[in-house]
Amino acid sequence: MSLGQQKAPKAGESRPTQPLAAGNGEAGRPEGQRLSPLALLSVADSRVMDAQAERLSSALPEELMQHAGSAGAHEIMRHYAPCRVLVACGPGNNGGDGYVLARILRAQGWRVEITPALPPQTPLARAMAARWKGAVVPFSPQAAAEAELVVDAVFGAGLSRPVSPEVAAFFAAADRIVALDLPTGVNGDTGQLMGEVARCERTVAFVRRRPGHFLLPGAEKCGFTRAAEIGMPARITTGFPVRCWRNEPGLWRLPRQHPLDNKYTRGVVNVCGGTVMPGAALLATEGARRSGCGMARIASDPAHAGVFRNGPPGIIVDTAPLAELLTQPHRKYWVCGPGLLPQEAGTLFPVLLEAHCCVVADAGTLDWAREDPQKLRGAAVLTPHDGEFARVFGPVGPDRIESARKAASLVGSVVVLKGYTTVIAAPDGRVALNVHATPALATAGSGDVLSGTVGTCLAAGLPPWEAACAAVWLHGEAGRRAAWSEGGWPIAEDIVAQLGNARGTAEKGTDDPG
Ligand SMILES: NC(=O)C1=CN([C@@H]2O[C@H](COP(=O)(O)OP(=O)(O)OC[C@H]3O[C@@H](n4cnc5c(N)ncnc54)[C@H](O)[C@@H]3O)[C@@H](O)[C@H]2O)[C@@H](O)CC1
Ligand SMILES: Nc1ncnc2c1ncn2[C@@H]1O[C@H](COP(=O)(O)OP(=O)(O)O)[C@@H](O)[C@H]1O
Ligand SMILES: [K+]
Repeated sequence: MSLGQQKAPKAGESRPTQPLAAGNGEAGRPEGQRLSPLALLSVADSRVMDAQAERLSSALPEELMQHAGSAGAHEIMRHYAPCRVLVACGPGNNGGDGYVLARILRAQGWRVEITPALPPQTPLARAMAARWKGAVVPFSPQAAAEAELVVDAVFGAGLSRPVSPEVAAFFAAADRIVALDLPTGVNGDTGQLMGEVARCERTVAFVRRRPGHFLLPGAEKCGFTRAAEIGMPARITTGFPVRCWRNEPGLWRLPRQHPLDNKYTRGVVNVCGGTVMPGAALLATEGARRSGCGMARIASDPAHAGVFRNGPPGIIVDTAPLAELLTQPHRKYWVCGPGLLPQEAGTLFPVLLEAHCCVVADAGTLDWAREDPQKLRGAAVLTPHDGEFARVFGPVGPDRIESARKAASLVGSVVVLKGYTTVIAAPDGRVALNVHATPALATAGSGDVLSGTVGTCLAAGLPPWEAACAAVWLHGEAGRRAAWSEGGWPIAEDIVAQLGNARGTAEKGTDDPG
């Protein structure tokens, strides 16, 4: 990029970032924006879209079902050699999709049978069932066991109660299953299992995927998931008020390097150093530096500063009293919590808030706010794992998204609920789900690295939700790279070492089309 193309930052101020986008710019301002490939549709979202489609044209719902069934059939033709297929159909429109799929596969010369788990009930499912001219076999585990491939078109978005033992036994007997919309029994919004659920090889979602495809335990039942376009009109999808996205680089954009950058324009991250676990603060500081801030500093009391001074040479250690430090420039962004005792956090954190700093609250600060979440009000980002979340807000419920959303709205901060699927919730209800990670991240100090990375993304000028999303993705990418280079077993320092590569990868964007 030439210098003329981008306004240079003034020394001492962060370069303004591109307007941030939840998938092509729709976060918080959905009007007129096309539906992001990263959008995740709740069951309620699909119902609204379906109702709008029906209002638009009475022929449209049937067209959508034709496309959905066709998408399922093509997914099977793409990934399986012709074989004996048994399509299990439920009473609703998920079943309707199944009848369409069966008809298309049969027309292609495949050997296809239908087995109705329940008779078709919706008008569309009835109409599609009436067009089926092939074999119908009784719904039994034996039929499932004899098929080479079973298609699960029993329940999708309309699942409203636990699946019966008969339905569970049917799928348990199947060898290979491809599901339409959702594996029967997986709740599309929460990923919770409603009854026994079999593991599918593939799941074809319609329009966009659902939160339940990414949340455990349902995520493990879905196999490979893909969203198929089914011709939902742009008049409906454009500006559709989605509130949940998959966390990938299209959701946010970190600033690129600029010829006029200096270390201050890149952002300065300050970390509170404690007295008993200095390693945690050092890891947070290193996480901040390696993820691309211009400078990272540790604030320590003079008696304990030695251990920080003996740390990596690029870290600056400050020993002045916090109140005095806060009068100096470049003291806006803070990570407060890694390695802090609750009482230490209790003396530092309120001072940072009083000075209107932008604070990432983790570890010791979360422990200090045990059973009193309002103590955290004013923090930009909270980064609890499930245990810390439970101590502050009460146990994480079966609806992980709802738990994080409520907590975020309660304290007015972005909540990063860490785990296999990290939920990043904004106080305004926006939620991103991150599965761009690896269980290899479950190693001591990994969370400290993340909090430092959040500090960098904030100091780079990203708003808190986008900063948290970006940091969680960078941390996940670094964890994957570290796992690869360490035989699957990295330690926190290995994650730190990969953050620069992760940031470079984020700049290139994701190759995951959704
Ligand atoms: N916009 C979209 O996403 C589109 C969705 N389509 C399909 O439509 C489906 C949704 O259709 P429906 O709303 O009819 O829902 P479903 O087909 O998932 O099933 C709902 C029916 O099953 C019954 N039911 C729910 N749980 C049960 C249980 N545990 N035991 C026994 N009966 C149970 C309900 O009472 C209702 O009769 C989607 O999953 C998808 O496959 C497609 O047809 C095309 C468009
Ligand atoms: N099973 C898992 N799959 C993916 N990521 C995980 C898994 N377990 C933990 N992580 C990630 O590892 C990090 C651990 O953070 P935390 O528990 O706070 O560690 P620490 O306190 O030791 O620094 C979080 O980012 C979390 O999302
Ligand atoms: K299904």
